[in-house]
Amino acid sequence: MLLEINNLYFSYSKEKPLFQNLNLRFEEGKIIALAGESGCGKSTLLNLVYGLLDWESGDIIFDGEKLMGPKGNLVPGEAQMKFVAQNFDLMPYATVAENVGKFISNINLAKKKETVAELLEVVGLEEFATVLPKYLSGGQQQRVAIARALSVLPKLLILDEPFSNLDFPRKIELREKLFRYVKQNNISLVISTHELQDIIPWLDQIIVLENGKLIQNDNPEETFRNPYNSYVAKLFGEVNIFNESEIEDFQLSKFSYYPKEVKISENGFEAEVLESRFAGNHYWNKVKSKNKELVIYTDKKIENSVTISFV
Ligand SMILES: Nc1ncnc2c1ncn2[C@@H]1O[C@H](COP(=O)(O)OP(=O)(O)OP(=O)(O)O)[C@@H](O)[C@H]1O
Repeated sequence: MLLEINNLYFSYSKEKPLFQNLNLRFEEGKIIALAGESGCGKSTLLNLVYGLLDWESGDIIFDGEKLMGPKGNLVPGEAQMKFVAQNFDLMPYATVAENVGKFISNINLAKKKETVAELLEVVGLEEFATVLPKYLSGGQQQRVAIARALSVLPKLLILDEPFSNLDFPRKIELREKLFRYVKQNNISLVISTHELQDIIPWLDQIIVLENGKLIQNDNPEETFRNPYNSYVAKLFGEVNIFNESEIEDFQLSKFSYYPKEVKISENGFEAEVLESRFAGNHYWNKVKSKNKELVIYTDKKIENSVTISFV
């Protein structure tokens, strides 16, 4: 086991503890998402693991060794781990390439140059090698910090919301290159996020926190198909949530249906079409059936009334 968190107790204030008896396991070589809405404790947990915050009780065991937190380290942070937080801590008077090469030994300069070039390619910043960080956008600076963290091939890489400052095409590009790189180099990766949709294909495990509590810890397919509650279901994007009487009305087998899981069919429930809008890959529709408004996606525009069923 790469990382074990046992009975962890942590609070910022006495009245309201954030983590009480938190238990978690991270296997080696996996890509793990730490998910949950803003304020649920993701950044705090990452800071605790990396050794930037002291906890009250419990153990954090990394690669078989009990961690001591800030009091155990002269230099902040654990060796063998790298953490890219939401502030990137770049050297302002050094170029992008120098920043990326900061932790790489100068003994073999040709090899260093090659590694820096490879890492700049992974994060899509080849053209910015000679630029100073102040001329980069927030998202670009964050990618420099990610490349620098990768350069030491840490056992565990921790990324706090790495895609939050990126536009969609950049996110898609970085996602694929980064995840491929960490898998190829057997780096374990923990990445915090408040939405899972765009990274699901690459994840081995999803850990969901709600108000500091661990509420689900499964593989992506299980989490998607059987979310523990509506909070988990919503992390995957737009979703229709049903209360108990609605579940009975529609004779449903679960409480949440994604828009793609509600289909237009020959037999089923009558539904009035309230809106039908072009949304790129599909039409986004709002329909009403048995007094319940539902969002469904269809290939074609729909109007008037339709018959729907749940799959
Ligand atoms: N330095 C601090 N002092 C007191 N309370 C804090 C501090 N940092 C965070 N908190 C509180 O702890 C809780 C967890 O915050 P945290 O930043 O870990 O959440 P998060 O899930 O990472 O959120 P986000 O996605 O917005 O970064 C929140 O209620 C927050 O207000």
